[in-house]
Amino acid sequence: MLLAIDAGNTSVTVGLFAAADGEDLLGTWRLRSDPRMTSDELALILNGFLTGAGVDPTAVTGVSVLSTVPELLRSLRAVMPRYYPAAEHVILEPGVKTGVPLLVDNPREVGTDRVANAAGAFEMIGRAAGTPCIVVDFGTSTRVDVVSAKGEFLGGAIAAGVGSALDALAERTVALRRVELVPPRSVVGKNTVEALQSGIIYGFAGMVDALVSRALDVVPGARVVATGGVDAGGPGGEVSAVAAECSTVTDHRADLTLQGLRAVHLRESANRAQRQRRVRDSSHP
Ligand SMILES: Nc1ncnc2c1ncn2[C@@H]1O[C@H](COP(=O)(O)OP(=O)(O)O)[C@@H](O)[C@H]1O
Ligand SMILES: CC(C)(COP(=O)(O)O)[C@@H](O)C(=O)NCCC(=O)O
Ligand SMILES: [K+]
Repeated sequence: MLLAIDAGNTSVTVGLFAAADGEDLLGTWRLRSDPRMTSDELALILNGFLTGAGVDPTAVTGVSVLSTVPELLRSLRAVMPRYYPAAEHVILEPGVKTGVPLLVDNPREVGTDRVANAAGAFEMIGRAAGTPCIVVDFGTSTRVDVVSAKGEFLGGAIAAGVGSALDALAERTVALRRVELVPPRSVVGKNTVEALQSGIIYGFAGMVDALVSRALDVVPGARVVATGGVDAGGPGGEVSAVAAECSTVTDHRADLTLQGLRAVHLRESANRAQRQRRVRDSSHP
């Protein structure tokens, strides 16, 4: 079994795959992202998820991790040898041969969640379809990233996140507060809550459609895959209220980042096996 961990700025999403070479997810969980969390606290929660699902943590044979929060990455790095000593560990960080060429000015600055999304989009959709992909990820920020038909990361756009925009409005105004992200009765809201729902949901959907249609000029015929955008629960196939209003989105894959982590693990463990064979062959000519 492969444990995939995506530690973002708002949540840590965890997925348990039956095997590294298949897309079957046995379970997904989310926890609040807190940079102060220690490795022991993280391990306690992770093992709680596993045992709650009837899985013995020693059955985990692989762990694949990314974090866009350095403190959490440090803690997760410590979790792996101590709590999953028998598993093969892969951390998605600069220098790892992910199989995703990063065709940008400075590959080291690209968020590893964006790299995992690119790997996930290529493995789940682009490779079989033979098309480029545009990934729309609704997280703390909203990202619109472009993957070529060959699986290369071409770059993208980073805009405000839905929650970040709501928080900013609630913080900077007296009358506005956070609202539930459900579509209002009409785009013409009849009260404060509906007016905010309209502005956020249709406004963000419009922004995403505008970014995607410009990106489609660069990669015509691309599939447009939406992911993220849930406040609670696991990435179990829900479609965010905003993604549902985007007319350019062709596919919804709640598990895109986790599938990308799985693909990177598969690739990296093959790379390691090959390196070991080379070392063996050269020491026994
Ligand atoms: N219905 C929704 N549609 C789009 N985005 C949403 C919705 N609900 C929540 N979000 C966004 O998703 C963010 C949480 O996503 P998450 O995957 O936890 O972020 P991260 O990967 O950055 O940790 C929230 O802060 C908010 O911006
Ligand atoms: C843009 C991000 C903060 C998005 O992370 P998230 O919204 O999922 O928390 C993350 O991808 C990141 O830290 N990127 C580094 C800058 C870059 O990708 O160019
Ligand atoms: K920052």
